Amino acid sequence: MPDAPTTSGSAGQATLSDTPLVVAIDGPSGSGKSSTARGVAERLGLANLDTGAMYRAAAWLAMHEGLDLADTEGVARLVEAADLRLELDPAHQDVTINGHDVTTAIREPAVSAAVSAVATNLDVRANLIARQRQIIAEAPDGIVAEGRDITTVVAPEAPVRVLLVADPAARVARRHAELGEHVDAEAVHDQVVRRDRDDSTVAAFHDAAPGVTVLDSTDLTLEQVVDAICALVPPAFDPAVAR
Ligand SMILES: Nc1ncnc2c1ncn2[C@@H]1O[C@H](COP(=O)(O)OP(=O)(O)OP(=O)(O)O)[C@@H](O)[C@H]1O
Ligand SMILES: Nc1ccn([C@H]2C[C@H](O)[C@@H](COP(=O)(O)O)O2)c(=O)n1
Repeated sequence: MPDAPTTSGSAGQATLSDTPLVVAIDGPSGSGKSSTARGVAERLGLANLDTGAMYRAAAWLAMHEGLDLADTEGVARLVEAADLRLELDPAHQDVTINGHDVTTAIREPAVSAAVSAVATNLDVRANLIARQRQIIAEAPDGIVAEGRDITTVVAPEAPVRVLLVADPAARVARRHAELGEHVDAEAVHDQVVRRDRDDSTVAAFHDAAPGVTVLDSTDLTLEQVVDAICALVPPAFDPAVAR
């Protein structure tokens, strides 16, 4: 975790921070975190960490190895030993685990349906949170990290912290449009509403922690959401402003 930003320069003059910018985005399923984080990272030239992809890769590996996901100790041991690699370029978000390229496989419905069982495993969470903190601390040019507990647990000191929300009906409709109208409503409901219910037992992403900006994307375009988050960046981190 980078230290709090420090600035130097004569009084009254904004100068650049000595520490890289961290933008933390949390929110429920379908609120637009991944799309928004990618857009902000591209706009500001930052790396992009999709922490949900880490939980998905962990779930994929446990299923691939034939583990019972209810075997919390066995799953945690597997994840702790796993070689998990993520590309942080917002345009290339490839994910490999133990040498398997799982970039596409982790988006399959079977993984979406099972991932909460792994994300609610507290030993798995402890391991992945430590990895996430290390990735953020080592991002030389700053990073946008999104998930469910980035603003509260992984990077509570981030200079920009946003809870991205949207009406449940909008979130379900977005997910349905993404998956295709051939997917039945029950499966979409499971991916959004049931998953949020399970995931919220271990991460608080329905209410904003103190200091976290709530942004409702229900009636905003993706570009408007990206604009709103970029506007929260303190001048000391914005090369165009800090001179
Ligand atoms: N502001 C927006 N307006 C309309 N559609 C949006 C907006 N933001 C995102 N979307 C669309 O909604 C869908 C869900 O977005 P996205 O995957 O970014 O959400 P998410 O919060 O990361 O979800 P999850 O946590 O389940 O992965 C995508 O199809 C995306 O293109
Ligand atoms: N920081 C995080 C990120 C994700 N999760 C859980 C929530 C989901 O069930 C799963 C996959 O996330 P998605 O790709 O849908 O955003 O991982 C979490 O608990 N904490």
